Amino acid sequence: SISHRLWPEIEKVVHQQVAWARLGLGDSGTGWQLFAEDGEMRMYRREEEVDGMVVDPLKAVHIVKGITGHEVCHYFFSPQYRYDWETTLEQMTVLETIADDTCLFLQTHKRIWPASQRDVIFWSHIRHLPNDQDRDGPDIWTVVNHSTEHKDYPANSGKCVRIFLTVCLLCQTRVNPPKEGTPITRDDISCKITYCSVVNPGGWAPASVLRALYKREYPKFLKRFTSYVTNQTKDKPIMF
Ligand SMILES: O=S(=O)(CCO)c1ccc(-c2ccc(C3CCCC3)c([C@@H]3C[C@@H]3c3ccccn3)c2)cc1
Repeated sequence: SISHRLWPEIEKVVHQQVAWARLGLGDSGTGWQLFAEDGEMRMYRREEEVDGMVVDPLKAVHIVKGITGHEVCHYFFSPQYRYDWETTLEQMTVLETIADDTCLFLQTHKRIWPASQRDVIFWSHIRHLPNDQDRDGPDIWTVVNHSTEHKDYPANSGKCVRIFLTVCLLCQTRVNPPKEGTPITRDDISCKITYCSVVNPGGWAPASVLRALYKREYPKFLKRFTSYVTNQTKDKPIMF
């Protein structure tokens, strides 16, 4: 709700992330390198380090048939499904339900050898940006996750290294209009998904280890998540 202390930051970060996600990858001069490809999914990263730590920005684009952007964002945002698709998750706590479209999460991720275990606190906000201005503009659904602090959970106070992240899942639904007068079915829809993330691993971890970890985990994560949404929605009415 707009009275919450985080609201100004949420507004700023959501608009910044939507603009960033909608930017193409530019020409090769922008340093984006394709590091994973699987069917319609393409994953790019830029090699960046801050204080000797790998903070490679990641941008993935995926086109999935038969689901909508609203459905993809619904299953990504809603806490009750997360253990079903987030395989590296060890513990998830909803610290605060700020509004029906905004939650505060504490997550601990499974320890991935040789890195030490990580935890993260982030606000998560789901937003529909309709294109009612110009009809042929994109109709966008998005979820933005952005790390924040919480007085009851100071960083690095337990066994976990606190990480920092900003994630934007941006979805645009495409409808191939069926024959005049026939209802739209899942065969007539597809969703273009752009997933952007910047993860600061907190404590130091070897660049080679982190890059190998990201190369393995991110493609698995996006394929598993989108397959999960396809399975969850296949026998349900379409959520536009
Ligand atoms: O999109 S989300 O908001 C979905 C909500 O869960 C999200 C995605 C990823 C992470 C994440 C947190 C920690 C770590 C590492 C860093 C050093 C040691 C553990 C990783 C590594 C990259 C690997 C990874 C990549 C993708 C998915 C899961 N694991 C990822 C957190 C949140």
